[in-house]
Amino acid sequence: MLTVRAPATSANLGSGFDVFGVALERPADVVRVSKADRTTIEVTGAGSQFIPEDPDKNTVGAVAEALEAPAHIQIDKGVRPASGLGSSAASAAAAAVGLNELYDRGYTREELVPIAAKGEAVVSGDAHDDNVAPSILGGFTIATESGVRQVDASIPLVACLPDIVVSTRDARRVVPEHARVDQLVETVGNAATLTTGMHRDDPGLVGEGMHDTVVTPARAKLIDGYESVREAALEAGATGVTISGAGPTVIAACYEGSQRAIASAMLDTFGEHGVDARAYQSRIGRGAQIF
Ligand SMILES: Nc1ncnc2c1ncn2[C@@H]1O[C@H](COP(=O)(O)OP(=O)(O)O)[C@@H](O)[C@H]1O
Ligand SMILES: N[C@@H](CCOP(=O)(O)O)C(=O)O
Repeated sequence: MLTVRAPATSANLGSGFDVFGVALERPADVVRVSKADRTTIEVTGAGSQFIPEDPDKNTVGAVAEALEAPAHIQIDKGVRPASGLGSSAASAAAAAVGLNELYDRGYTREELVPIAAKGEAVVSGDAHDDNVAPSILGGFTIATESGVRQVDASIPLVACLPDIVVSTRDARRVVPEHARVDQLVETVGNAATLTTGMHRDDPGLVGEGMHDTVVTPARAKLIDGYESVREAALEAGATGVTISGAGPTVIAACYEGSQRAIASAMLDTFGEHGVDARAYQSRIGRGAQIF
């Protein structure tokens, strides 16, 4: 048997829709894999009652099939499903890393990214890499058609998860089909600023580059209190605030030492809107680890 811990991730970061992602230090899924004649799945932990154990419907089933690595897979969920924190991707990433090792398949971490993304296709309809890439590789990742680039960065973050369910599938339906050229120009500028910030480990540039006027405003409507929570986090010292993945988690970048005040401001503001929430004070962290 082999145990893997794969972290939650935050995709998009505002200006990098379907491209950018970061690994968080916490929360994480813990997945145990042992060889078997056919794949069986057992799920416990956060939101496990909403997660299918049928290998055709769970992200890890598709990964086991792609690696031709049948196994008994126990998933202990630390990342709640439909959170915007790459819950389904964390399990897929852990399974890819674990089964590759268990069956000695010899794939590199980079090669495991598209394999883990096959799991994402099971739940969201298309195989996007922006959550599985950081969960496997750690740091900040840029996932494009030509592959994945990774930057080790260590920006402090606060991820505030409200007690609202937004499925990625539903949140993809509200994404605008068109953008104006001036919005394209602004997005390119912001994405480049954010990438420079990651290379320099500069929370100011990362926060500035998180601004987005195309996808985020459309999705904000699905999150009660989003605008007020965003403003409260900025007042408490965040350098940038946006929706994490498809939501409902709201993610803030900041300088070291201000996570606590920002977390508290975000929780209070969700509370004022009658929404319970929890906050993870985190940083950009490492990828999946085998124990
Ligand atoms: N191993 C898994 N972990 C979490 N969710 C899973 C898993 N396998 C399948 N799912 C399904 O994926 C959906 C959640 O995925 P999604 O909406 O993308 O949320 P998240 O962004 O948190 O991953 C739920 O319908 C859930 O039942
Ligand atoms: N790029 C995707 C990312 C979805 O992330 P999740 O954590 O909400 O699954 C999107 O924005 O739809």
